[in-house]
Amino acid sequence: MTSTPTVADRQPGPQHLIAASAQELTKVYGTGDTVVEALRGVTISFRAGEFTAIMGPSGSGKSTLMHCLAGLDVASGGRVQIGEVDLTGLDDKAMTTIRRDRIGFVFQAFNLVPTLTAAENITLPVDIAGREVDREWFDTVVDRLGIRDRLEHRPAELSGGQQQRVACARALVGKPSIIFGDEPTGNLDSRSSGEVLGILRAATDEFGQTVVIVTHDPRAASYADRVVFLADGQIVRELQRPSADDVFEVMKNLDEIPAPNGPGAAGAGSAASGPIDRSGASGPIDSRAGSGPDEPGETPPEANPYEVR
Ligand SMILES: Nc1ncnc2c1ncn2[C@@H]1O[C@H](COP(=O)(O)OP(=O)(O)OP(=O)(O)O)[C@@H](O)[C@H]1O
Repeated sequence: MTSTPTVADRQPGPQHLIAASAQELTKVYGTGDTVVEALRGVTISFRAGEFTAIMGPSGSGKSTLMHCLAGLDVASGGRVQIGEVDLTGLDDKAMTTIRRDRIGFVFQAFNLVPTLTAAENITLPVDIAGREVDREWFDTVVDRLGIRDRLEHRPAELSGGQQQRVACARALVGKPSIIFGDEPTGNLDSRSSGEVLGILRAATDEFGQTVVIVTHDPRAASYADRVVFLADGQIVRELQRPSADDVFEVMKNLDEIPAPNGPGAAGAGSAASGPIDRSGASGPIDSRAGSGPDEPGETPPEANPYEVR
């Protein structure tokens, strides 16, 4: 890990501003006998400059929530806002513009463009938007992620971990106000996981971006300011600045926590405190710790979330 960058014109965002929110979000798949209620009234806010990890058992609705928040899927009910913009009712073009200008994606499903070099992939969203690449920030990101010597390579010439780091750089370089990551460290070894999580942490602490990731890994979650637990399509628990052990304990017992509208419900916001490693530099990160990643959820409806169709 290289030393912490200092860029004078980027300061952490005001914590009281809300970067994204969902109100009473519902998502129903299928009809009749095959109906699945993937989200059952999820209300959540993400403060500007905050790093949130979403955890929960397989099938609890994590990917569905993330796709709805990121404008990749349309909710059945409720509202999603990115900044001050209500996504409800936006047409495809407006939705894609919001995604391109405001959101960074680190999703397994959004592979790199095979015919472009790593550098070209990284700047693609900014290029599509017709904006200038901030070269200083570009250099900071690629150095921090350790991919400078791979910039002229095409994806097929990169390892899986290097490809994932390029995808992470692509999400960061346009300086979107919010970055969504679905298992952003899922394919990475310990060292690469630490690099990706360290730069996501820096994106919030030093550059005021907002980060929301889905992860199965308690150690990855321990980089977050808060961890939100989903079970059966509802938020059942929240931890503030937890240690990996705090997260692991909740995960272990998650099936026993009643949903909020059930009897004896555990309210969201119950906090456990613990040390948090915010450096991204100390100690190896085992990206497969805890329950390992399961099958990815539904592939989002389009291959390039940045491109206006
Ligand atoms: N396109 C779809 N059609 C029908 N059901 C779906 C669809 N996508 C997701 N589901 C269902 O919605 C529920 C939530 O799925 P989701 O992928 O959001 O869970 P998850 O918590 O991300 O799971 P995992 O950790 O396994 O990726 C599951 O029961 C899943 O089977």
